[in-house]
Amino acid sequence: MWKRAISPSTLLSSPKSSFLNQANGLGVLNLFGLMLSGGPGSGKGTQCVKIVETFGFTHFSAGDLLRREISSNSENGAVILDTIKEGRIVPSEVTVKLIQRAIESSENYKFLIDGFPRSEENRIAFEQIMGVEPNIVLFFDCPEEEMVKRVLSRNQGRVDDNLDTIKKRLKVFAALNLPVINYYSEKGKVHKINAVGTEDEIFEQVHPVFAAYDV
Ligand SMILES: Nc1ncnc2c1ncn2[C@@H]1O[C@H](COP(=O)(O)OP(=O)(O)OP(=O)(O)O)[C@@H](O)[C@H]1O
Ligand SMILES: O=c1ccn([C@@H]2O[C@H](COP(=O)(O)O)[C@@H](O)[C@H]2O)c(=O)[nH]1
Ligand SMILES: [Mg+2]
Repeated sequence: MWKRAISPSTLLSSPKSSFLNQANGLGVLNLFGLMLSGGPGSGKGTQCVKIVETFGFTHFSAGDLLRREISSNSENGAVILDTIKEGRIVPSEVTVKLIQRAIESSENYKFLIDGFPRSEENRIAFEQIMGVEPNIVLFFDCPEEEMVKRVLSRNQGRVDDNLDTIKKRLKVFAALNLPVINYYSEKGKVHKINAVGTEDEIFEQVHPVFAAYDV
């Protein structure tokens, strides 16, 4: 279970008090975390918009947090930019710190973590630093040629939306990300989504996963 210490004033005013851990009386809020995984262009971000609208989750895209670091000229910005251009994975401590900060500054108790963890090393670092693991993992299963087609027509000005980088990202995904899916599958946490179809058809598969949890 994800928990976060909160101040007594938040406790009193929080509409989320039904999620308080009454047992220790210390003001600990139970959080609900869901991770979305899938190759580049498999449609994670697109489905997150629908999940947020329908179920009131707060969405954190690890890629967006990293891109924000680049545009804010942070000390890690140049390294992050190079890494993204090359389709490689940013050091775990950098990404975990950004996710941690985002979660801790949010008032919500239910989160979508989109595009993370990318590797077993990411996963282990997250679980060690945060002391939690996801309640659910959604895996967007999409054929490579469909992912390439979508990324090349995304048109959002991303530095990694080019054929050369996509090829590298697909290799990294197969080598490093799939082991994470396997790890969570063995723990019974993975819901596999067939990511081919219209956005609404895909959401029809996603919807019942959330409806099954009382969050
Ligand atoms: N079901 C779909 N059918 C066709 N195109 C889609 C579908 N879902 C999303 N797209 C389009 O594909 C592109 C990639 O989608 P999206 O950005 O959601 O993928 P992603 O998994 O978040 O990718 P990345 O890991 O690169 O951030 C976008 O242009 C989006 O509009
Ligand atoms: O946890 C993460 C997430 C992302 N990256 C880097 O960013 C790009 C783009 O990520 P998207 O999720 O597709 O927006 C990705 O290829 C990595 O280079 C990362 O290192 N770690
Ligand atoms: Mg995305």
